[in-house]
Amino acid sequence: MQCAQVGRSAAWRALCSGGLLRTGYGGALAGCRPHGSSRQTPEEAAVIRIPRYMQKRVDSGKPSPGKNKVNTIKAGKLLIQSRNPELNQSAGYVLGRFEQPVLCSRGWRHHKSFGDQFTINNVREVAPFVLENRDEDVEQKTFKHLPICRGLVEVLHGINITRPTTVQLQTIPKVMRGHNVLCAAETGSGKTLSYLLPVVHRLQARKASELHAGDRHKIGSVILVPSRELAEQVAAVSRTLCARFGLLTRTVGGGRGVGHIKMVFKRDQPDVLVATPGALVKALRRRCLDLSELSFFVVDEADTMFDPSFSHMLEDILRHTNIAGEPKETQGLGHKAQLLLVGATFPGGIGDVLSQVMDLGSMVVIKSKMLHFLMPHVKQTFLKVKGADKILELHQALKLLQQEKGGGAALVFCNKSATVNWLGYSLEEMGVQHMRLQGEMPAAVRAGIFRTFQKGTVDVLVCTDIASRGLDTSRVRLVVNYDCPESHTDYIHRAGRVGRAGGVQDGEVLSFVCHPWDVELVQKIETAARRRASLPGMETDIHEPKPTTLLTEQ
Ligand SMILES: Nc1ncnc2c1ncn2[C@@H]1O[C@H](COP(=O)(O)OP(=O)(O)OP(=O)(O)O)[C@@H](O)[C@H]1O
Repeated sequence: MQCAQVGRSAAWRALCSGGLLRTGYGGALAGCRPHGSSRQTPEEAAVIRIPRYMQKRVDSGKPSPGKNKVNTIKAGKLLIQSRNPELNQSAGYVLGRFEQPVLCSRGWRHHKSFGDQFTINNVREVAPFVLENRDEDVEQKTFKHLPICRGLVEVLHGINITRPTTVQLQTIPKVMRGHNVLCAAETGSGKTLSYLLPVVHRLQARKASELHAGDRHKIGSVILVPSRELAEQVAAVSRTLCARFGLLTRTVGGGRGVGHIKMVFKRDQPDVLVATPGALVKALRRRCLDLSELSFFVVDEADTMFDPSFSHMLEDILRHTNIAGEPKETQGLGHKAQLLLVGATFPGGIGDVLSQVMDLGSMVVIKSKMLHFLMPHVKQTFLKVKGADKILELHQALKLLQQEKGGGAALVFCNKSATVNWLGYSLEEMGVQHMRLQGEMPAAVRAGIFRTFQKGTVDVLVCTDIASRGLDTSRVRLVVNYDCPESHTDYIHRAGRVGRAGGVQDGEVLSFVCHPWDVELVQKIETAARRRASLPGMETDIHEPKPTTLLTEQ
């Protein structure tokens, strides 16, 4: 350490010219004045201790290593919080277009990084799809302002739903006008009601006219979903809405055999049928149901349905339905069905797949602003951890949730059914009460597990991605990615189990990053967070409605 007695302004200039102040050292050095120096005039001498290596650097005129580093820290709340404070980023800092962010996860492929972590903090208290409702133009909007019958508004009030979310405000009027609609909006934004309200409204009106005409009853609406759990959930919402109008909702799911499918259609045909693709194809092949009077064909979680594992079934089903090309074809005798495609993720390339089976040009596309963005109202932590330590970290996180954060439910996601089983046994040994849900369970065992979890019988559900799609987990407070998700789409859906409309508000996501191949995904998520951009590779090729379409409607 060199000890120099210099004029303060000279030292200040020297340090500035060495670039030291910009690296953050400046504050520390400037504060290093002798006790009582506050009474000195600026030109009075002050003792400043300068480390030898710094003095050399100043003398040689070399720039400090951090000279070009961008200072991403401003006053106010932090967006990215790291163990290394230099890598923090303030919520108020916006990265330039060509600025490369320095990532906390940059060295995470190295074994020495185990134990490191960073957090993407929640910078908003409330979800954007709820907050935007307070915007001036929609300030006064309630369900009464939407073109649905009073009976439905009263049912909604009965279940404490009074103000529509943004996606409901945008979607319901378009569906009511008879358009084929593609609705792409973030998880938990209330998409189910966006399509169910117009469906039930139209079916109750149709039922009233049929009663007078004495028509034979046929299926009015088919809702296609990828899993039995989601079918049960959508059917439960539909039953709540339909009960008042005497409309019938039924579900048909796979894994229960043809006998069960025949039983479903033996008596009356339901007004609303919620089905999984496999079961619906079986029912159509055995001529159990008649879709000739169909008013709505809804495909929920549409991107999964156009996945190769489902797409051939979907094409088969679409051959049995008569989809309208324009709104006027949905009215009157011999009407055709409206097509509604709904989902929270529409990754790149989906447009091509969709256009092979339908005329995308005839669809009105409703795309939310935050589609494929990280949720700004949910805190998301990434922890680099050794495989052997994951179980201890999980135990710790669950304990923290129950003992210090006031309790709540947790979803623990694994990539494989075998991991769900293994983790289940380990948690059992640790005395953690939980339930398991994975796709390899027999249908009879699987039935009802999710409903039991939703009711609050148990607080921890260990599951695979079958619980990540569409399931409403309003009481979940913590999502743990025990295994890092394999894609951005999976991350969006898993994380989307918290921060939902009408759900607990301080939801959190904790992801364990273990393998080197997990790191790329984490780095892309961190980059998207720092840039406040949508996740890469998710640039959807579906488009918002053309202005001409909107003008003709208004
Ligand atoms: N207008 C509203 N006000 C308050 N809560 C609402 C409103 N609309 C829906 N909800 C509630 O929000 C929760 C999430 O709704 P829903 O399951 O429809 O979301 P989603 O957009 O389909 O999510 P995902 O993409 O995960 O399927 C449900 O519990 C629902 O009851």
